[in-house]
Amino acid sequence: MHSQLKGRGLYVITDGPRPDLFEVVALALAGGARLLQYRDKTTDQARRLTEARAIRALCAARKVPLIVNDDVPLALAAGAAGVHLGEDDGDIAAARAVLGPEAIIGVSCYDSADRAHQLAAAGADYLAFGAFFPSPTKPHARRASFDLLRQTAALGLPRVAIGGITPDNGGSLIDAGADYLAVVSAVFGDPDVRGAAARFTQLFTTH
Ligand SMILES: Cc1ncc(COP(=O)(O)OP(=O)(O)O)c(N)n1
Ligand SMILES: Cc1ncsc1CCOP(=O)(O)O
Ligand SMILES: [Mg+2]
Repeated sequence: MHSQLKGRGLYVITDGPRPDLFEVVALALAGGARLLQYRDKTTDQARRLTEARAIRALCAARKVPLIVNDDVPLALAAGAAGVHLGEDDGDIAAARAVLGPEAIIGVSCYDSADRAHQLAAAGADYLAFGAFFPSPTKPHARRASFDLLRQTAALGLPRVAIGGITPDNGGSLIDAGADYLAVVSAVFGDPDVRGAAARFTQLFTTH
């Protein structure tokens, strides 16, 4: 188990370019987020690097690992703790060769226990499953069943649930075995970002 992934908690994922990005990231961290992913699907590399570096500093002040979505060179250049890789984002060995043995490499397993087994054997540091509920951010995301969390417990890696998670439905995923709840819209789409993050954080004390 990666030393920075031994806990449980809220994993917030940014929602693309926005003028108040740094403010909302700071509020999500103040609300107790335990992992933060910089996810920006644009191609403006200069802005992406500037933002990822600034967010890394915000995360460092709270001792929260920064994960960069999709982009291994950006993770390296920004000094991030790691990278998140989906099925189109390259393989774990290539990312590990660039980022080193201490990097957190998280992977999407979607709705597949087989993929989880394969990627655990290939050296993933966490396994993400979902979408568990209809996702406003990714409406066409594949759907996963709660059973998948129960089936993958024996792999011994942190399991992340994603997709349409809210403070109302998140507890059921924790009960099914999720270590982290990965959330975009229910935190960054809420007018009270800090309060929303705090409600998710509270779930981990009651479940
Ligand atoms: C924690 C977490 N889980 C899943 C994803 C989705 O990754 P991917 O399938 O590569 O899709 P994009 O996010 O790149 O659109 C994620 N980013 N984070
Ligand atoms: C990146 C991603 N992959 C599956 S669902 C999703 C988006 C999750 O966003 P939201 O929390 O708004 O449903
Ligand atoms: Mg991806």
